[in-house]
Amino acid sequence: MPPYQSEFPQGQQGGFPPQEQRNFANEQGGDYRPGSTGNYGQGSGPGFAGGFRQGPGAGYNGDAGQYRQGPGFVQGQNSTGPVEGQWQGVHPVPEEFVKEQLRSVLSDMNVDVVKTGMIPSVGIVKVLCNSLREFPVRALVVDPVMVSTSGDVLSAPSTLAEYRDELLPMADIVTPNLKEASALLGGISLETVGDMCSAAKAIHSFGPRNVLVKGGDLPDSSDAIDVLFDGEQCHELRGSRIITRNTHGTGCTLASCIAAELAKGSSILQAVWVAKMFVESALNYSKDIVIGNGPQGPFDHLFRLKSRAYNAGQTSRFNADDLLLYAVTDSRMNKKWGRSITEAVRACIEGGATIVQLREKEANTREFVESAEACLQICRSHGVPLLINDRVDVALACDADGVHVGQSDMPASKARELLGPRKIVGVSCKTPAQAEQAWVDGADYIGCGGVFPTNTKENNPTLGFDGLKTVCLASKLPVVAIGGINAGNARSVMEIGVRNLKGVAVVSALFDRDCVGTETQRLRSVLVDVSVTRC
Ligand SMILES: Cc1ncc(COP(=O)(O)OP(=O)(O)O)c(N)n1
Ligand SMILES: Cc1ncsc1CCOP(=O)(O)O
Ligand SMILES: [Mg+2]
Repeated sequence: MPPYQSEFPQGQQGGFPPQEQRNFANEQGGDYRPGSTGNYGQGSGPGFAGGFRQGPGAGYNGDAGQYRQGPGFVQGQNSTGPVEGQWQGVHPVPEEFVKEQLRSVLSDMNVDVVKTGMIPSVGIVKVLCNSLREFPVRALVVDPVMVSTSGDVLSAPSTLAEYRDELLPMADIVTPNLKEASALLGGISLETVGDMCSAAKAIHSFGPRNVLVKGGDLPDSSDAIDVLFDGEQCHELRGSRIITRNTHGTGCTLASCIAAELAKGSSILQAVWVAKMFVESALNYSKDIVIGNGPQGPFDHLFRLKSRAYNAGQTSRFNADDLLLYAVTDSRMNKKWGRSITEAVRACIEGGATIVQLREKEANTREFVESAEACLQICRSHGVPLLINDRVDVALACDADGVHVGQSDMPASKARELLGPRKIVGVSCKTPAQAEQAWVDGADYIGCGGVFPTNTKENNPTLGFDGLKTVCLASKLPVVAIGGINAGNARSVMEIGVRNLKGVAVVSALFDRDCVGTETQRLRSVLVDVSVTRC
């Protein structure tokens, strides 16, 4: 017999009568009380992102009521739950079994990100922390589901303490709502954005790398304001407040979406921003849906499949696949071959470049802005992002799609601050430490090289395949390789065997040539061929 079969007799996994609910609450000790988790909904147990997702608690798609399962427990609930402050049933999963579930997944698959929701007992928090120590993942998102809308503390004090002392220090981001933030800080009152900032800083001192305090319950606020503290800066993220009863599960969705974006390679700030926009759009799409008799209904997570309007209006910011064929211009080379910057950019795009960087080391500021504006028109008309090398001021002046900065340029964190969350920031990195810093600074991708010797950039050390691979393995962000790459060696670069190496950035193999279009096509066909074999 499988080890835990006897624990789950048929038909017992949901729909507990009220008496048994109370027993469960008592079993947990302390003042654990089943109830709703309020404005931002709830999720149970850990979920996984990055090639694997488990149970409705783990994804964008959960939470229309009925039964939900995460490794922590099985619960039954519907839209009336929050009125009564009761779930219809909760069935805790034994700690040993949670441990086995975690081992089963973490030992087998390359899990990039784990997201936790409600964790019902100290024991399960311990099991989770031990499992994550044994099988470290790239990022941990902790949604500290512990306080209901009505203010009920759903976690026993001992669970709360375990959360704070064991789980939070392991988290890359923790996402409390106002009441959870208050509970974590001993019940202080949080009423303003300033209070949220102070709370985020105080929770940060427990050890998580980032704290997102969600302001859905902020009194007298016409916007939906969340505050992200990254250890240095408090980012105030403003969105539209959607007036609707269908807010059940927004917190769970937000945290799951953050996890999914992190697994795709986004930085924390980007992931939070995308998740916030996702939740806002989903709420807006679903605001008039009527499902269930209770006061708080579910919302529709699949709105993008159903409504073109939500896709059409979307300015998609950064797609790591755009790094495939990254054309980096060089004014000297273009001058040598008698072509203008706009001719060069048009030719490389027509040849198949997927992103363009203007690297104009000799242009004065006026010339740079003017040529950037002209190139931007060409890029926009082809749907190809245009980045500016080094010069954040030029990027701002012409509203380019972003910048690429190196280790001696403006720090990526400053570039991000100046450009805001919607622009692309790339950073040159030669070491794992630089790659980690780029992620912390809110970059979208890193450029790594020179892979081969190059004459295009003076005094640039060559990393070789080993150096490139080391940086890729350490990087949480997607990587583009650069330095001496051409159609003859691009395949060998792309086949070093790392998932987050997304493409090659090339200067002379495209622009120090007679026909930019032909050279770009040649490189493109190699890369497309490699992508097919890598799939
Ligand atoms: C995609 C990409 N990767 C690396 C670099 C190099 O940037 P940096 O180190 O700042 O050197 P310069 O290009 O400014 O000389 C890049 N430009 N693009
Ligand atoms: C800008 C830069 N950064 C690292 S290597 C390099 C030059 C790449 O040029 P090329 O593709 O001609 O080798
Ligand atoms: Mg630079």
